Amino acid sequence: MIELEDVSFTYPTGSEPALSHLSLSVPAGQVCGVVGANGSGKSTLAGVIADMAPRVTGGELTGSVAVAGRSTAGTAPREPAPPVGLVMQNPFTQMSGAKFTVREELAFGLENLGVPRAEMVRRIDRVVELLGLGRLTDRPPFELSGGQQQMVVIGSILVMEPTVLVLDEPTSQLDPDGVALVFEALRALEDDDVTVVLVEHRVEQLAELADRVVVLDRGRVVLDDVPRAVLTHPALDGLGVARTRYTEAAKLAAAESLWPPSLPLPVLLPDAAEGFAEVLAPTRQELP
Ligand SMILES: Nc1ncnc2c1ncn2[C@@H]1O[C@H](COP(=O)(O)OP(=O)(O)OP(=O)(O)O)[C@@H](O)[C@H]1O
Repeated sequence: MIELEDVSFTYPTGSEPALSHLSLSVPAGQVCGVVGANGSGKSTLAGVIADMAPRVTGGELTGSVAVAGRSTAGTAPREPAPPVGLVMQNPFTQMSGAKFTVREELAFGLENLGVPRAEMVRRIDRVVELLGLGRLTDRPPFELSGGQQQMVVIGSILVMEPTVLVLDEPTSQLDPDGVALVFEALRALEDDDVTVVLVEHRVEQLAELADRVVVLDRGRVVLDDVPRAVLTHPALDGLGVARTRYTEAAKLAAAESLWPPSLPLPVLLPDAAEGFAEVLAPTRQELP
């Protein structure tokens, strides 16, 4: 579904490549998280997959990019853009500003494409149901919270029925309630066929959601595995990627020989609880 092979990309004003000999293959339906330090190339990777770089940004791309059935090599411009949706940080900038209700906002892109009315209604109803937007459909989009707006942006992209959805730090400008709403929406996509690439520094939520996590460093993929393997990897410390609270707690415990050596480090609460329960079991028996 997404096949990047030996991709290097340099911005028009860049002296160094933002992506360097990067290869990445994401099968259909997978949720692939992308993490890495500032400037490691996450947004650039999102832009290449979403056909923004170099088509919109300019710059030089080498290697081959195949996304959602369309492929390119080199810098040749392509028409039309592939069916890839891109969700960015700030929902405010992605809404049309021209519509009075959420339902109208969801219809905006479809109207522009001249999608027949019955088909439009079918797609909007499906996405409203999928994302649980029912309560919001008659509300004015700009009166919603940031998290609700981001859900509407995700919805307005999903009604276009993309095969690939790229999200570049979609929660970075949201409060905790907004973050929860967006992750709820993304969880709803797990049963959908859409392939998701999610640039996200919230590792705990990523660990719960993603099938796989890729770590970038200076434009290269340096780690690529299931979330638990990546987020407990010893090399993570030097790559500007946070660990979850549970991994941090278990690492501290392990340093004091208080984590069962037979258990891998945890990433989420259930695994952490299991490990600490094992450590505490003898103590419990000693209690009166
Ligand atoms: N429009 C641009 N023009 C020139 N250089 C750019 C441009 N955008 C990004 N870069 C450079 O490309 C490299 C990768 O940047 P990118 O934004 O992809 O990293 P990132 O991992 O998304 O960083 P952050 O977490 O800070 O958003 C950096 O060195 C950055 O300075």
